[in-house]
Amino acid sequence: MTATREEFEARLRQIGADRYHDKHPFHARLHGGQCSPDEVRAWVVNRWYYQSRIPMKDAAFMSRVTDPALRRAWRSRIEDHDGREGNEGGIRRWLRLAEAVGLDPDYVASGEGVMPATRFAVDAYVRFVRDETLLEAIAASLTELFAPKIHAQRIEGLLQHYDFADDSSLSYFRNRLGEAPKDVAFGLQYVLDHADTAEKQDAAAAALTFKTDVLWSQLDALWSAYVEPARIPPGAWRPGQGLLISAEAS
Ligand SMILES: O=C(O)c1cc(C(=O)O)c2c(n1)C(=O)C(=O)c1cc(C(=O)O)[nH]c1-2
Repeated sequence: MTATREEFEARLRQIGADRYHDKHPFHARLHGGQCSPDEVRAWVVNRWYYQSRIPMKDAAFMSRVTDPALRRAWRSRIEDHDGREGNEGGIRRWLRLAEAVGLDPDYVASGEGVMPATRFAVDAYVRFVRDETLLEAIAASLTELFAPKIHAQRIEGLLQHYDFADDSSLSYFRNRLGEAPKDVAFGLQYVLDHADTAEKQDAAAAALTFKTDVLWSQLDALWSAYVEPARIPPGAWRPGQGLLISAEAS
């Protein structure tokens, strides 16, 4: 049976309450100040891959949209990450964080040290958005409903516990606090308007669940590779690699 709009929205929000990666133990460790400098670096190196692929998945999405109004509503997402006149963009801001934790931004941007599991998870999201229905692609982006809370927790936790944290190094997260709500308000409206049968509601809920898996599995991989007992996969970043000269000397 088709759920009402309110019931369906509650179902989507429950998926976040049950499965969003704010509950992952790696985030508790990061925000609580228990991560070693190398664990933070491993997170920055790997999460880079997610950041770098987000505008590519949004471009993949837009390439399928025939409605100019929908493309216009979507295109600011790409600019939020890639930048525009007067806005350096999220990718640059992420590399500022990389530098603040002692990593060479060129090394991070090369993607060389990214773990295979990170790549598999993120590439699966890009492929999903390219291949599934527009409704499912938009529903998958709705994890951003839950992101402002974790970004606020992260700003607070990192500022409290780590010397590298300041307004400049954390500007990525502070900017997302302003950017994500407008994106997700549009996305939620779209999904509530278009999931007008039980089948479409199930498909949208499954897409959001899939996306929570994409996020969770990246942190599982990070924990198993870098938190003691560390098990770093072949080819992935190792402590000591890709450092700024100044960090090597210290
Ligand atoms: O730090 C986080 O926990 C987090 C989560 C998510 C998310 O829920 O997918 C995004 C972001 N950050 C983010 O910064 C971002 O730009 C973003 C875009 C998207 C998306 O699916 O289009 N998710 C997220």
